[in-house]
Amino acid sequence: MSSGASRDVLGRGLRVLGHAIRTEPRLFIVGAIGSSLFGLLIIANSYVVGWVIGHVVVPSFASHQVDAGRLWLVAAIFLGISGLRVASIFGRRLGAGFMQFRLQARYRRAVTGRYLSLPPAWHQRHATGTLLSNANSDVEAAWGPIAPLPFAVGTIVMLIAAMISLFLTDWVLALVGATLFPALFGLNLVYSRRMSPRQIRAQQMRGKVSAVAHESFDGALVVKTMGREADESRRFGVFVDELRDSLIAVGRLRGLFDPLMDSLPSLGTLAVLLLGAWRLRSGAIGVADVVSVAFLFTVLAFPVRAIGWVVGELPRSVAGWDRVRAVLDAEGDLAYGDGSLPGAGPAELRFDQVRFSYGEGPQILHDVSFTVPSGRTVALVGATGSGKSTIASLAVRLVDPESGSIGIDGVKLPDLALSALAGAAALVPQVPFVFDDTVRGNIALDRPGVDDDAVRDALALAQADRFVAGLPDGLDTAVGERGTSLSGGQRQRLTLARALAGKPRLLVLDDATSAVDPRVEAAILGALRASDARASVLVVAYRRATIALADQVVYLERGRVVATGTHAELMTFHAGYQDLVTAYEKAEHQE
Ligand SMILES: Nc1ncnc2c1ncn2[C@@H]1O[C@H](COP(=O)(O)OP(=O)(O)OP(=O)(O)O)[C@@H](O)[C@H]1O
Repeated sequence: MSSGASRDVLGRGLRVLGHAIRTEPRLFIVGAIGSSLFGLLIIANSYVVGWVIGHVVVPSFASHQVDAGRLWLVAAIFLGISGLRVASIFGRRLGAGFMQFRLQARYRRAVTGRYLSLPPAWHQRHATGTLLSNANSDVEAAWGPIAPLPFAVGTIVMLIAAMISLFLTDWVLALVGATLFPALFGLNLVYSRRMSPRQIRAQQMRGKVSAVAHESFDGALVVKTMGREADESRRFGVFVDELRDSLIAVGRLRGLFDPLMDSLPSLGTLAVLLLGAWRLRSGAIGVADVVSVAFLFTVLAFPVRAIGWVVGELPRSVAGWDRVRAVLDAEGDLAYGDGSLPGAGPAELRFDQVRFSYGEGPQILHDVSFTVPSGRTVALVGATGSGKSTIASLAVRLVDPESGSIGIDGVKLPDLALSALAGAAALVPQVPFVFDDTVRGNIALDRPGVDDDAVRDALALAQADRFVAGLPDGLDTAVGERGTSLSGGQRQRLTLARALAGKPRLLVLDDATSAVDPRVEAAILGALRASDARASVLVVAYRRATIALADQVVYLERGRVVATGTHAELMTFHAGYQDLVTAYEKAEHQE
């Protein structure tokens, strides 16, 4: 790394620390005052030790008598200093600890808050393991230097006070300090420059290991059934080895630096003893002065290390902070209006000349127009990849179209407030997601107004009431992580019940009942049509029986609406539709 780049890391690291101090000023002040007091007490202690040697111990040797009064005074002073040191360490640790953990909690909340508000397109570009690492180890890395920061600030105060006291004691001994202290700073800077690329690499590898581990766990079933355990272990092992090597590189440098940092003050002590003996002989200073300064240099080593800890952590902090900031500054949020949807009952959904592509990719939807009239069920039918799921995502505004408009009851989706949209429209996705909670918790999601009666009604509509009644604890049954204790069809019905419990006015089912028996699927759609709380339904359907239940069919080919009408009409007039639905039917019979 060039010296310019390392200066940049140092400057940026100091700016990150400045941000931390501005965020938690009171805790920083508590820690810094505690630490400064600690540093001043170290100096005071050195001078008391020198004074005791010079004015109590040496005279006692000379006179063969001990001045008991003075001894008691010395004991009282040492006790006082020790008491104050306990208080100062307490203040320093309290301030630093609270500051560090509060910052970590604040930024963990901020990062996960951003995850929830960023659009699906952003999530598709970022591996889940990386997101975990951003919210966890990157936040920890960013605030790593906070733990020793107040100590380092107090150490700087201590070094300034030490320089003043040294010059007041003797200018020759002060020169040793004037040489040693800048050398300690210089060593710290060299350390930071060398450490920077190693720390950044280690932090990147932590993120990589987390991402690969997450993918391995997620795909555990595939790995096992395909007999790829050894290959997957090898793939993971490569990253683990790289992380190990990068951490060893960090440790090796630290191992070299720590003894150097320890030895410099010892060399200072040696210089003080040699120069002090000469100054003592010439009568310029007394025994007390030499002992005080020598003792000061021996106790300096430990606090000065705090500066090294902060400086050494800065590169990792900058690397973590950059990754955290990348999440916090990510763009692409959908802007919401403040519109509401007046009225009640089933809502009308209208797509008007909608075009859409994913990022810079090819156009997926071409001038798609159709309407789901209020209270009606419309089936979206089309070959795989024709754009059905994309339309489902657009209908509940997970993404916005490139051009054209989508509206509910005449209000364009971007004009609606988030709460108005979430209250009116619900999507049940292809792949159901079940939280590690009870059946009740999964359906109610703590939404106001979703009481047990609403949960039971929703379960009945989703044809899930009977299987839930058969669970060991009914609504209180815990379903396990991702609903592992349930079958695929049961998970789908729970997810459907969750959507229904919010009494949506528009329900979008994206192949949401694929794992459910066809008769149960027909019963679900039948119940939805008969229910008092009827919603308009847009359903992505593959089964002939389901399609036939819809009031209308919108038939898609390669992102274009090529026909709309009833199932009977399309079967009569559209050869492509006829072929597709007949193929679905054949496949069903073969199952
Ligand atoms: N996140 C994405 N990024 C880029 N392209 C995508 C993304 N999601 C879908 N596509 C592409 O958009 C097209 C339409 O996909 P979509 O999932 O909407 O089709 P579908 O009709 O629902 O398919 P299926 O019946 O197989 O679920 C496909 O060509 C697909 O490759």
